[in-house]
Amino acid sequence: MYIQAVTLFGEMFRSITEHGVTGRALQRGLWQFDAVNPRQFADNKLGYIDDRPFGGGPGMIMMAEPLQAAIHAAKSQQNGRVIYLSPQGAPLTHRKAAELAKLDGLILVCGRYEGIDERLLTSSIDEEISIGDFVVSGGELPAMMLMDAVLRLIPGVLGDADSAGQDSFANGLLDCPHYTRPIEFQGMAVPAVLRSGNHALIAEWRLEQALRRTLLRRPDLLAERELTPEESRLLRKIRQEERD
Ligand SMILES: CN1CCN(C(=O)c2nonc2N)CC1
Repeated sequence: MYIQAVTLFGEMFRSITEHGVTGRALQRGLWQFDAVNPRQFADNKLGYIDDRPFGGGPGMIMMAEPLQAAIHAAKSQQNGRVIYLSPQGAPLTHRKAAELAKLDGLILVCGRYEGIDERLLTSSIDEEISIGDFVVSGGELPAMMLMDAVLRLIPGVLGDADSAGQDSFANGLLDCPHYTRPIEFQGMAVPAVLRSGNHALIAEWRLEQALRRTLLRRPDLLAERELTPEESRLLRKIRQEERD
């Protein structure tokens, strides 16, 4: 996958291009990254890429022309989907990340200041995506969160091919609890079933714990999900236990 970020702060992306599973995957050629700075496309000597909002109001707005020129430069390198990170976008979900992971490329437009000229959204953006109902200083951190969520779904990026499949939301449920050594920590022991060696029992326990956690913390996810007969049986058991 080829990912380009249209950003004033390309250096920020070193946190995922030079570290962790995403950094190793880049080194292994599983994806490529370039930053495109709209300031190099400013049509003034001082490189202005923002201006005051028409109609007044606080802050500055990023001008359409330098951003459009930067997007065109990115599109000269690939035909990726152009995504603007914005609180006004559709929520980033596992389902959306899985959809994006199938594409050959992404062009992620990272706004700063109070936002970008609306006409750029109309002329050059394919899709707006939000990482949550809150506001951060710019689109770079949301872009990196989207990149990380997408890249971990690309075959080979995660060391253990099963890891992504066990992530929360991968199967529509929250993840089950996890334990490692020591067996006892501050008087709390690892559940005996996890040390039983009985893989069928362990799988059933993990599914029950994921269902219980989802029911208690995110019942909305269960409302959207078709349950298997085993999941229905376990959920009936959990609901009965919660009532007792
Ligand atoms: C102009 N800039 C404002 C701040 N911003 C976000 O808060 C954001 N992006 O994606 N999800 C979000 N929430 C990005 C765009």
